[in-house]
Amino acid sequence: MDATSIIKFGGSSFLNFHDYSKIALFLSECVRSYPGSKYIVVVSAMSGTTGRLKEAIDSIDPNAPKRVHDGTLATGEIISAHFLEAATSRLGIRCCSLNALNLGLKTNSEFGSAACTEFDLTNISRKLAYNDVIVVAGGQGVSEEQSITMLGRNSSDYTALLLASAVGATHCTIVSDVPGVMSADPYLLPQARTIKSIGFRTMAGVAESGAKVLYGKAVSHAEKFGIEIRCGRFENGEINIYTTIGKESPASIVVVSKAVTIISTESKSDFDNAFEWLELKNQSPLIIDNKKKREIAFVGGDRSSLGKLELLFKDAYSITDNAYLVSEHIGLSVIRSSFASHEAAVQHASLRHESLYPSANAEVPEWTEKARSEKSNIFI
Ligand SMILES: Nc1ncnc2c1ncn2[C@@H]1O[C@H](COP(=O)(O)OP(=O)(O)O)[C@@H](O)[C@H]1O
Ligand SMILES: N[C@@H](CC(=O)OP(=O)(O)O)C(=O)O
Repeated sequence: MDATSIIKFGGSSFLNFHDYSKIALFLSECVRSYPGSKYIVVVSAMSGTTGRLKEAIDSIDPNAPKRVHDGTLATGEIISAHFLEAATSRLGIRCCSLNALNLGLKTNSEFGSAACTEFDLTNISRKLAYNDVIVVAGGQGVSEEQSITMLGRNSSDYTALLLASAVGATHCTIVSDVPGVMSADPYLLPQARTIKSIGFRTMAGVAESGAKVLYGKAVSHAEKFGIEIRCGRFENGEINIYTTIGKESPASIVVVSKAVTIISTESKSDFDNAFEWLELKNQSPLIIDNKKKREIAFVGGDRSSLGKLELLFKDAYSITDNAYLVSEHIGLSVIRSSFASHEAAVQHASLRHESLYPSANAEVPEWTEKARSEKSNIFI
């Protein structure tokens, strides 16, 4: 396959329908400026949509099968991909969109966090021969039984990296609403600074701690295939790159994660069992440094996969839901602390950040609350 650019636009890029037209204009300019260039553009659902879809299905049946959940959530990205296809085609660019059903991304049946088993490029290669832009609905695949599966929440980055390795791309561009990977979430700590370059390992750790800016498995996949990740923001009709993820280079980042489940256990063997169980379930267990107890944190995954664990080892564990976790990454080393309230976690994170990046006399930019699309209510 010819050299093809892979670009992923997160849900934060789509707050209004007009945003599809802006990105389509950018793509049309790329195609016209570089004749013969091809673009695979992965999109997420409009910001806020996936959460609304989840609320909707939960309100219809809180015990709906995971297969039904995945089929419901995937529609957010499917619609988004069609919107961008429409906006791009309208500008006279040869464009089509693909989703779980025709993309060729085959997965196992672990709904909610499915693993890719094979990427069949037959259809995408055929479409690339006739189109200059292919828009792909992120975060989804299809199981052997032809059911739609989701790779995980916020996993569109992973789709982009899976595509990048499948087509042999050397780099992959991830577009979000922040100036790259920063020393902390700027919406929580406005004094956060952009990190210009960071290594795969450090970044994978930061993402696994719950920093939403990138999906952990996407970073590990990039490392495995040596694909450089370029993190940028769409500004004034073009993508400005702020952070490059590749070779290891020292960086310090403070991560605050909410909705964390903490599993506490007394014995080493119970601890090892729980750890193994979570890994087997394709989740990312995190060890908390606590001299008194052995604790594992579980961030942003599918809480229901813990149900069986609770049944199996119910006497061995105490489980706390909705905790907060602060992870301080200094290069490859990480220190984690858990908190009961958001305020306490942010205060701790702020102190840790200050010790890493003293902000005296530094100008602190303003970060208002993160925007969600008002249009996400059209879906339900
Ligand atoms: N270290 C960090 N650097 C930058 N952004 C971060 C960091 N930690 C968390 N974030 C959050 O990640 C968000 C980007 O991820 P997300 O909301 O999923 O955007 P997208 O929809 O573009 O994928 C930022 O808006 C910011 O709130
Ligand atoms: N919108 C989906 C998938 C996704 O990847 O979102 P984003 O790229 O906006 O983080 C979710 O919330 O799970």
